[in-house]
Amino acid sequence: MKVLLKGARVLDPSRGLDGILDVLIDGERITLIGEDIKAEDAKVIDLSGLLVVPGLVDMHVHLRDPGLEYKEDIESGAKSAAAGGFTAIACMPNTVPPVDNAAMVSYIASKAERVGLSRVFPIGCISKGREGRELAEMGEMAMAGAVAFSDDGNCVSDASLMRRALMYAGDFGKVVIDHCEDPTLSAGGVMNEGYVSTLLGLPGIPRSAEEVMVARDVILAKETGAPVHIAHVSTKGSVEIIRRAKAEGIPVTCEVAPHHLVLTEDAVMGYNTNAKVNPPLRTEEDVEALIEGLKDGTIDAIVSDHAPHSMDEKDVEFDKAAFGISGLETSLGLVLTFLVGAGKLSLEEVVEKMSANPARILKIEGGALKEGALADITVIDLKKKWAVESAKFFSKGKNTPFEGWELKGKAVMTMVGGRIVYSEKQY
Ligand SMILES: NC(=O)N[C@@H](CC(=O)O)C(=O)O
Repeated sequence: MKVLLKGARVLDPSRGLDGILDVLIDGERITLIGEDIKAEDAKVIDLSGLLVVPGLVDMHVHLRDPGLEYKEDIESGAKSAAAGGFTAIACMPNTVPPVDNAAMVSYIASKAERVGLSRVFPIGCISKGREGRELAEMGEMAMAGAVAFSDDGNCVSDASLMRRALMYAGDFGKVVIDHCEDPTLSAGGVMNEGYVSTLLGLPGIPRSAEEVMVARDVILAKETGAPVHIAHVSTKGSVEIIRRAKAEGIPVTCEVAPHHLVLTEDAVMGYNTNAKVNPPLRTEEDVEALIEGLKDGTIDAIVSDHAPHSMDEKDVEFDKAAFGISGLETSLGLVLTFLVGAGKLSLEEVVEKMSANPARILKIEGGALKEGALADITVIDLKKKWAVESAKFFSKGKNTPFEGWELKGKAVMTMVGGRIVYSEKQY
């Protein structure tokens, strides 16, 4: 089956490609990109006025399956990803039970394949049971298809365990993703420690809780030579540590979530539990440093940290509410509106950080539009104005602090291996 995408602006910053071009797809791969391609036997899809980019990759998503399917399952999560413009996502192992063995990695991969929407790449636990005591069977999980290792939701507090995790994972060619949070510093905290936490009388999480662990991980990556990826960076200090480490040639990469780029701790005012997230929303100074970090290449990737929860877990007192934001369906729109639209990042930078860079960090195929590449493609309408309506999310998680926000720019079609897995129009 051949498909010809006609007349879109085709942008692939990884190859310096940008122009009104046609893309010919045969089966699951791109066979030709060029001007005015003719293919009599192809189904033609007119995409004039739209933007075609390499399929977006979200390397930090919580799918809650197995065990917490009332929050999300692989099917609802993959639908949400496709609707958000993501052709591939990597899912965190903090399920019940946690994904700490090969059988569970296979379960996720095979269920996702059956669902057949966005590609789902499982991330395995660093430690057995995510308990931070004993290393999980990383080799077996890697063989079963785990693309990375993380105890996300928990930090690996034991430095010696983290050091061994880096060495083992490095031997298997996999990256360790660390949720940096020193539990002795964050204990009991429910939001950023600062003016607003004082005003609201809520226990705070200081920036040092994150930065101490970022510094430790950088030191361990330097010593072992094994790559470490810092999850959801939220503070100016973390950006500075990672910037210095990169300048020294230490193999560290990192990511940031849209909510840390467009919101501050002020969003918590009124005890808004939809703005309760880990790491917590910080201050304007941090937001500026994060954007600067994206601009100068310190921050490699933008991820949603999609953390769906049920309304029951949010509709409670602030200190009892679950941490997390349902982010897959707002991620791209927020970035296009508040970073590209506001002139803070270029479209090219965004596409790199939401496609080629995460694909490279996870060593998965993707992130490029070229002959022979997988036909994983995101079609974006940069002019489309829309309002966030959580009731319409494909995700079961309606927990968003962006309800009613007016955004400009949206994925209108998502194609995985040449198949349309989401489209706002019938073709
Ligand atoms: N990011 C969040 O606020 N929540 C995450 C886990 C975590 O990183 O705390 C979740 O799984 O809900």
